[in-house]
Amino acid sequence: MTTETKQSAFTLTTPEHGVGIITIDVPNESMNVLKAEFGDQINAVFEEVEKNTHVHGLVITSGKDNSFVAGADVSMLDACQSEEEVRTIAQMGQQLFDKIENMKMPVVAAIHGPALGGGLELAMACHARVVSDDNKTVLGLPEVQLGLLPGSGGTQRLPKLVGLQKSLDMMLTGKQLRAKQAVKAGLADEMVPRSILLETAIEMVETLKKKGKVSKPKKKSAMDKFLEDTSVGRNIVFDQATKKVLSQTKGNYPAPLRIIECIKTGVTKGYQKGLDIESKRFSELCMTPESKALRGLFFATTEMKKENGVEGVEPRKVKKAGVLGGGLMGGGISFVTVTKAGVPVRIKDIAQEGIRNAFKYSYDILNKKVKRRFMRKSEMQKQMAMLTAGTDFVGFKDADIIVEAVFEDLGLKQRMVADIEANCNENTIFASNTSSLPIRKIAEKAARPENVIGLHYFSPVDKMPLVEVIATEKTSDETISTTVEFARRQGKTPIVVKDEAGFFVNRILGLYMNEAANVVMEGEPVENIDKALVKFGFPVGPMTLLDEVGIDVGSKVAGILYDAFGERFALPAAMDKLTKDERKGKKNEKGFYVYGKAAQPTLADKLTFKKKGKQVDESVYRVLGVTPKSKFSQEQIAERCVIQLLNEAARCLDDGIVRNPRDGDIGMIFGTGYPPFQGGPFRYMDSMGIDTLVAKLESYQATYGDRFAPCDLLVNMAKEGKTFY
Ligand SMILES: C[C@H](O)CC(=O)SCCNC(=O)CCNC(=O)[C@H](O)C(C)(C)COP(=O)(O)OP(=O)(O)OC[C@H]1O[C@@H](n2cnc3c(N)ncnc32)[C@H](O)[C@@H]1OP(=O)(O)O
Repeated sequence: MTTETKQSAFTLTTPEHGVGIITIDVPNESMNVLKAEFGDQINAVFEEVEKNTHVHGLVITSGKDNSFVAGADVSMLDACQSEEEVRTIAQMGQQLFDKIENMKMPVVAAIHGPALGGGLELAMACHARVVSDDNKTVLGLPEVQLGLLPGSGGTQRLPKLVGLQKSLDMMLTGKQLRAKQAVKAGLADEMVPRSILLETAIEMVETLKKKGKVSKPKKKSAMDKFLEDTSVGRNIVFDQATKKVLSQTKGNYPAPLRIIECIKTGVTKGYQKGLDIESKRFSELCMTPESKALRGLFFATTEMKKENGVEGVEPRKVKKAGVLGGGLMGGGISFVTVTKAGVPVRIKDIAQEGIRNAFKYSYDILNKKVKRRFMRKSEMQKQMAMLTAGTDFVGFKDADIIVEAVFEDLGLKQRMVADIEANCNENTIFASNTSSLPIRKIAEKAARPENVIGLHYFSPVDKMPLVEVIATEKTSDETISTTVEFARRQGKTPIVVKDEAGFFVNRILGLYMNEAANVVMEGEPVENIDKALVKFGFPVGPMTLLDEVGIDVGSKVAGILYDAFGERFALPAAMDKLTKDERKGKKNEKGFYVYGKAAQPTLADKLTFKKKGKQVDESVYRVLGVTPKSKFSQEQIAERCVIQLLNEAARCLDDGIVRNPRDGDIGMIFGTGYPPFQGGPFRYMDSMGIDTLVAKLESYQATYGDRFAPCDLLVNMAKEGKTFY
């Protein structure tokens, strides 16, 4: 006889075959998450199991369709007021998972959907794991992305299952493994179709009962044996990991070093000492401003997934898209439309070469995946078949949205609008990927301006998560919500911004880059400026970024911003000399840095194992007419450039360019790599104190002039003691 005991989030079923099934289904949550209040419930379930002499094994599974367990409830952690409170929660998890591991009967986790953070820690405490082969199934410890570490035994159990090196990689990056990768790594024992997940888990319990194990331990290479099973080897691994963390984080993120410390303690001093330090460091990290900011990012992005740009307006379903222009941007937009959104794309370019480029963009990325065995060849062929192209408008009639990625020329773009109106249907949306032209100008001659919108991607399109959606006064609400939904299906995070020069991201980035140029003009060496801003937390410095984007493109955008907003956007006059010198940056191997042959290591470098780092092209100083001489500290350089960015971000909010501080923070982090540990420019201004910021701006204004004058919003906020959040 099957009996059932329900304890809110946990249901115990005890079928006749004697393998009890604990189903987790947290009420009122769309995904399973672990909460402190479940402690008593789960203990009661285990007591029930122990009392039931009929039960000789257990399967833990989820009652949700879309998740195993997505981890500890981040909101619960966020609400904690003290380290003690957090530590109690972590220790509760540690004790519960120890209890599972120490059960006399075999316990198997049957995993379908994400098993992340505390969810994977729970699964790792079981004696075996079976995973569904579904795309939704992912396993990982992403706590580092929240500025935390796995706090309920994860730092101790993962290395035992997947080895020291792999576990460090997973915990330090937050990387998630798909089902197949999890089996390969030794994190899961078997992968099966979802339809037989539970059945397989029950069989595993029986196998464990008979044989004590379900899969053979992974074989290690001789090198891995040395690196993982000897203390000398392990020290090398820990030293390398520490060096890598320090060079990547520049000391801005406290969690990764704590993760290494916890693993090392477990390995050298034993499991219990490892758990002690794990719960201690977890609780300390939870109270840091870095973790608070990163948790803020999690809440913001989760919230944004539900918004579609205009409240209450349903988006139309996009079934087919068109892309105009097969260049780098057009190729990238086609790629994400086909591979992420699953929407077929018709590309139009005036030349066969453009078409070839667009196909090559998708082919190269997909082919790499096939070569690395992340994708089957048949899947690649299926996705490539969704891309078709031509030099005319054949196949455009039934497209729901057209994204234009042609040359930045107003006349040309206006002609494109007319062509689309003539060759598509009356509902087809015309989305322009311009980075600088006002959308209202592009829509000026449109017969159906309600269908015209801006959809600004960032390069490289397949990697950068942000898009700016730019509505004009005439754009219809349905066009906005359909475009937002389309971008989200492409895997992007869209923010809706106002139609002004530079929109949001490029406008504030422009002012920041201008200031970096001003610092160069005072003779500060190029590499010092880049190093200062990388230390501040940006992925690359402004001079490197300018070389990447193209100095010519940067100057063009600077001109547009100057025309729109006046003097504070004036670029130092000498920058013109770079354009006259045909210095365009990386694309023509002539910029602030050395590229091409000259950047390659010489034979002498190779013979002496000398690494050739990035080198400044010294001739740039001669062109600019300056003598390089370091006179500022890293902090001074970073503050001077960033303070301009902050002031302009506040001005954009005041002008309604972004709808709220949250969108502004997400825009800068996802669009430019603005340091995530600060939570974005608006959160950073709050943590600095608006009055402090205003005082700093006034002091810069006194030294460098009115481009630093604090904007009205900041001045008023400082007076009223207000914050953005
Ligand atoms: C002690 C431990 O070591 C500490 C921890 O476990 S810390 C937590 C570690 N876990 C994580 O970081 C995972 C966070 N979650 C995610 O990355 C993503 O939500 C996901 C990959 C699981 C799913 O993504 P996706 O399918 O796009 O769904 P998404 O919209 O993000 O989430 C669905 C719902 O689950 C909620 N959710 C998911 N994980 C959550 C978590 N760990 N805490 C609280 N809520 C969570 C979301 O808030 C959202 O709620 P809503 O429907 O009420 O808005």
